[in-house]
Amino acid sequence: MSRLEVLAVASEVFPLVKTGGLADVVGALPKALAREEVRLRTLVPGYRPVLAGLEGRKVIRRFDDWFGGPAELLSGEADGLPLFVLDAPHLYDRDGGPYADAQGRDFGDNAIRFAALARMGANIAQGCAPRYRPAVVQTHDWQAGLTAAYLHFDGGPRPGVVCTIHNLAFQGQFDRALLGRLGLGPEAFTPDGVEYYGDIGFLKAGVRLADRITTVSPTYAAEICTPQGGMGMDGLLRGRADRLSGIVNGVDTDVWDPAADPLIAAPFSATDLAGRAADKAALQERLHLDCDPGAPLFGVVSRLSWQKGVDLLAQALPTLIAHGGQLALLGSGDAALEGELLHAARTHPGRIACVLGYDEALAHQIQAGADAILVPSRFEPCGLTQLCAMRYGAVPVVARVGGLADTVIDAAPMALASGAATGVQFAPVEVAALEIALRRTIALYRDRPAWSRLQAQGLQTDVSWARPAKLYAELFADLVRERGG
Ligand SMILES: Nc1ncnc2c1ncn2[C@@H]1O[C@H](COP(=O)(O)OP(=O)(O)O[C@H]2O[C@H](CO)[C@@H](O)[C@H](O)[C@H]2O)[C@@H](O)[C@H]1O
Repeated sequence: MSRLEVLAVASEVFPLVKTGGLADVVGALPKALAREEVRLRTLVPGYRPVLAGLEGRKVIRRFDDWFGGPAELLSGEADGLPLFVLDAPHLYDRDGGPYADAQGRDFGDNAIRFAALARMGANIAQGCAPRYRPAVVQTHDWQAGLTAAYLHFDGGPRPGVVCTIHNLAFQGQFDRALLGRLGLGPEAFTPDGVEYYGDIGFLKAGVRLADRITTVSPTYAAEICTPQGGMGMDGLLRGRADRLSGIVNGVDTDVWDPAADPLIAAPFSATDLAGRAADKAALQERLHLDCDPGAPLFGVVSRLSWQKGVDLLAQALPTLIAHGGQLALLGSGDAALEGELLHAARTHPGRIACVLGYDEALAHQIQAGADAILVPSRFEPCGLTQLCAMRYGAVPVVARVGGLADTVIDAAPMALASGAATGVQFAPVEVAALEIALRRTIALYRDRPAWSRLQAQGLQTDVSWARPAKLYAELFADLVRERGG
């Protein structure tokens, strides 16, 4: 089998720049796909941490004016990942995060910043990097969506294009007046092009013009074809349903390895969970929770947004407390919700701890020390924290939506008796159902044999990238065959 060359275009990549699960996936896929004879090289924007982490930096091309300023296309590596980097200081050399300033306000020129990235993706796909001709381009989320449009409207030979949706809630919708500045002609502004409800739709362009569309679980792939889950794009997605598929994410089992995790207090493994008690104690101590080994300790690691349903959890906290539970929450996002959670922590000292902010080490410590990980999302394309939970012997308690429905097997009596169950699911995604799930989980926790079975089954579940990587490799190979490659 000869190696298949794939160019990924993405706005985040772990470990250099991450605001959420997108970065984890973009960072883990190249390693996983290398085992499947697919060579994935990723184009990312030259944000400060990306340039600082780039090794073996080489300038491939220079541009005097790339969307309003000079730019360079660089190649190099970071943490073993082969990268292309678009170094355009006028677009990416800024304080703040990848999308917003230090105060959390979206940059006003995000349309230009990510059109510049997508245009470079298209140029590389067309051969602008010497001796590099990818057979497939994989674009991640709206930030890379226009790549498909540039390739389509340029005409001429092009690789196959796969548009991967990690979250349909973020669509990249911008004023039509920008069309010319994005380098697109009026012919592109049609329903079969980039037009989207009278604006320009970056993700829409990808969904309309890519050869294949993937998302990160089969259930989410089905949900986004419905008016309830389609966020305005369901009609288009239904029309392209034969091109759409869902591949469940994995987790990087080197980064998430409880037996060799330098960030946790005590290592443990699937066959010897003894260290978990020390991890629980260390977590309780670090977060000033009562040092009670018998209290069921729930953990949450999440962006705090409507999607994640943490507001429902805030309302269900009296139930959690009344049944003897504790909560360790790490998250950041919605300011009102942050305030509500801090208030709950002040009201229940020793029982509820909330850390606001982004903290990779604490995320690992919560996975290792919590008894259960809560994911009460209103929608969830895949979700990674429930997968990490299974790998770390924490029992996932999840809303029955999207990838959560696909990855956790509910502890219904038969599933528990047969040893198949790995966690607790609840539906509908409402406070009352969440409260029932909390009570069920605490009852299961107090039934030690049942709890051990849940933990053991989760620990045995393969949450690695091995299977998903095979599915991506098949999809890429299939696309190349279809295009006569
Ligand atoms: N405050 C914090 N501190 C430290 N770490 C934190 C953190 N908040 C979140 N994280 C970490 O960020 C990642 C979040 O990934 P998720 O998949 O759960 O959600 P996200 O909605 O960002 O991703 C979107 O893309 C991914 C990838 O496809 C889909 O799984 C998902 O459903 C979709 O919404 C996890 O690795 C988690 O540990």
